Amino acid sequence: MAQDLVDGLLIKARSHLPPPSEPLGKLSKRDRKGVAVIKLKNPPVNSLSLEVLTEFVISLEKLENDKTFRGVIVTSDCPGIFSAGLDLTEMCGKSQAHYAEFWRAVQELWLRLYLSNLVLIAAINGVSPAGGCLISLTCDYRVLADNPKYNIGLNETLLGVVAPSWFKDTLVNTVGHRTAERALQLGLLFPPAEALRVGMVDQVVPEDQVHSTALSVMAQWLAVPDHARQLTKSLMRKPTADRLVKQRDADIQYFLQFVSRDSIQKSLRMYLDKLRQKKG
Ligand SMILES: CCCC/C=C/CC(=O)SCCNC(=O)CCNC(=O)[C@H](O)C(C)(C)COP(=O)(O)OP(=O)(O)OC[C@H]1O[C@@H](n2cnc3c(N)ncnc32)[C@H](O)[C@@H]1OP(=O)(O)O
Repeated sequence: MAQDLVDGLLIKARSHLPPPSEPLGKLSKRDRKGVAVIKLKNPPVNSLSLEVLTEFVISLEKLENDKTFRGVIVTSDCPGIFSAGLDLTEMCGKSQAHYAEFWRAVQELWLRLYLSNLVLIAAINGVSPAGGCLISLTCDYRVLADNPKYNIGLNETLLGVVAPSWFKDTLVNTVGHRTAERALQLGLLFPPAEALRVGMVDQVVPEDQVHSTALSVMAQWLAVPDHARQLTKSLMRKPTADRLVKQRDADIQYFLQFVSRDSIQKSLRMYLDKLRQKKG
């Protein structure tokens, strides 16, 4: 039976056994062995708080160290929302020490995901702005549910903030320079067909097939010998990751200065207020 690696916390990682209702397609039991599922679970919108970021890193570390796992499907437990991105309340009205701790956790998660030896497949079953999009971009393959509400992209400029250079690098490495430049400047959130067209996701499938498709894709990636695939992944990604590793502290200092500016605090507060007022 499924084994909880993180018990009762915000993120559930478990050895994968799909529920009987899901079609297994061509997957044999052996294909499914060694595949974990990390389900983001921080209702209502799966915002990436310091706690979620920390739990995510711990879950990944456990999976990396447990040699029975070779692949992870990253998905959401919140209906219609993959992740609302970084928790804006962590970046508003807090102390410098808090900002520093938060940003280090964001960096740590990105580095862990981006350089993971595991095969990471994003099963994107909801809207995915900013940090939510970033998480999916760190994966090796993205499957997005075909729902016009499920926009995906790095929309930071629309909040009046700037996506850090390593967010930008991750996007450039996925969609190319020109598409990334336009998407970043305009803060574009792409609906599924557009996201597929520009290469932000690899596949768009009916909502009820996201998980089974992710499993089929996983089987294909796991058919490649680990050592060759892992070294190739490192070849492709390490230069990008190294740019952050070499200047992590400077990147934190830059974030502290940036986020502490009155103008940025004002922009973030206004954006949060807008979100809150939407309901009223
Ligand atoms: C300073 C440099 C840093 C640069 C890097 C930034 C990267 C980021 O990730 S910034 C975050 C960007 N995220 C967004 O722009 C998404 C904002 N959220 C939404 O667009 C919507 O909430 C949604 C489409 C994800 C979901 O819409 P839905 O109608 O279902 O829910 P809401 O009523 O809007 O939200 C419910 C609840 O959650 C609060 N909330 C939403 N997103 C965030 C967030 N990212 N951080 C913190 N809180 C968030 C929202 O205010 C509502 O709160 P209340 O229930 O208290 O009103």
